[in-house]
Amino acid sequence: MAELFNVLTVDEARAAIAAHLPDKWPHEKVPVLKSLGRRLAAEVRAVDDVPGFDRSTMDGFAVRARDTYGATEGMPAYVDITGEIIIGRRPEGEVKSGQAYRIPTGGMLPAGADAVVMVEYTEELDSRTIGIIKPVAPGENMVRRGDDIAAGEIALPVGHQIRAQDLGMLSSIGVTEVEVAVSLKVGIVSTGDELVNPGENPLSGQVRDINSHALYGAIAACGGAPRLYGIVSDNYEKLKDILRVALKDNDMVLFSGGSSVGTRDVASKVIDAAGKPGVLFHGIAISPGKPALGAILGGKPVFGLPGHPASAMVVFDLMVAPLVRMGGYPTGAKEIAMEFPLRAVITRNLRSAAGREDFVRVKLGYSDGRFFAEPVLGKSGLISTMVRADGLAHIPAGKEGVEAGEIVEVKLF
Ligand SMILES: Nc1nc2c(c(=O)[nH]1)N[C@H]1C(S)=C(S)[C@@H](COP(=O)(O)OP(=O)(O)OC[C@H]3O[C@@H](n4cnc5c(N)ncnc54)[C@H](O)[C@@H]3O)O[C@H]1N2
Ligand code: MOO
Repeated sequence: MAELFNVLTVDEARAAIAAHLPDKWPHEKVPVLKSLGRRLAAEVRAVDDVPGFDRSTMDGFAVRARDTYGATEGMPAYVDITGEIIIGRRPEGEVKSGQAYRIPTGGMLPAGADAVVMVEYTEELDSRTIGIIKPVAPGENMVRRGDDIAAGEIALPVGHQIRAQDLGMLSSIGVTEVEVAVSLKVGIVSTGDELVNPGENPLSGQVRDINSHALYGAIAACGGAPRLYGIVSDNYEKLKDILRVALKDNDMVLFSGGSSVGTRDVASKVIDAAGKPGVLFHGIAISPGKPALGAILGGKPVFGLPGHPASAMVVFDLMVAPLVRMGGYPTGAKEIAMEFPLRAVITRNLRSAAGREDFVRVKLGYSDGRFFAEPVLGKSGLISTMVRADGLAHIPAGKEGVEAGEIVEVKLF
């Protein structure tokens, strides 16, 4: 039997591709309201302090904290009301010892004051004097200038995916446009003489093309721009032509099918002959998805995904999704930990070959404060196994399986 060559671990396969990725993917400037979900192509720094002044967080009285020390209900600290802060305006004058300014939530602290006493902890003797019945420490019930973010600080780092709260931060520092990565264009080619389009009725021996649409959805779900190149028969010249067109139009190309070792599996030969450095690996020590191949042609990643639909989607998840979503593979400890964020109890014994990582399709349940991962049985040729599953449980290469009751890490779909 022909052997797959150069079988790598997932990490090695990622490193092989990563070594050739561009430093910077295409990027563009967009108004902030169009940036939700996009990745920053450049860091954003604050140019001013936010807030730009010491600001009260409560309705009450701006005071010198020291004047309130020792105040109790039985023995209040008495201070004179010598001013009133109007919200949105710069205060006049100064709070001196024994004095207080009336201040609303959000008002600017007057000079001299270093804390705010909440109105609830004061008693008004007359319109000019209050008794404070609880002491405050300096800085209490207020935020200081630059507490939210100080001038020169990084507000959002490069590569960050913009969320709702980030739009708020950008507003606070006066940023109305940001530089974001352009959605990566990904071409999809399904290979196989047995495939027909979803709208057609398959004859005996034929099947409808599942992977084109499943991969289209997977790319779009990662923020990419998918483009279908249809079904191409297992023919060297035809595959070569479509690869040339798809490479020209896109930042990345996915082939599905024809990645294994059968006599008609010409995809790897076509890809390897199409440019330098060509195929970087053919075979990953995983299940499902072992026959996957990865290449770089003219600086662009090209992947040959296995034809079995669940295998194609698992390899997509491991090798392609991080590129489309974040332009590269997880590197920081937090990013890596977040790839398989959920810990769940596996409900069955599963066997796995030593030296191979398994990604088991699982359905999640929840009871008694714990998640349970129920393996979805069925071969990787069955798309229904992916539909029934909520995610992939990881069995690391060092283990020869897991026993029911063990904790597994799960990547959610
Ligand atoms: N003797 C061996 N045979 C196989 C091996 C092996 O190691 N030795 N590996 C198996 C594994 S694992 C997988 S996965 C598949 C990978 O096959 P290919 O990537 O070469 O893909 P095909 O042979 O073209 O197709 C496999 C299977 O999937 C169906 N298919 C293909 N494309 C689509 C599509 N777009 N939509 C729906 N179904 C598709 C195809 O009809 C085949 O049934 O190889 C194993 N064989
Ligand atoms: O590993 Mo294949 O990729 O089982 O179906």
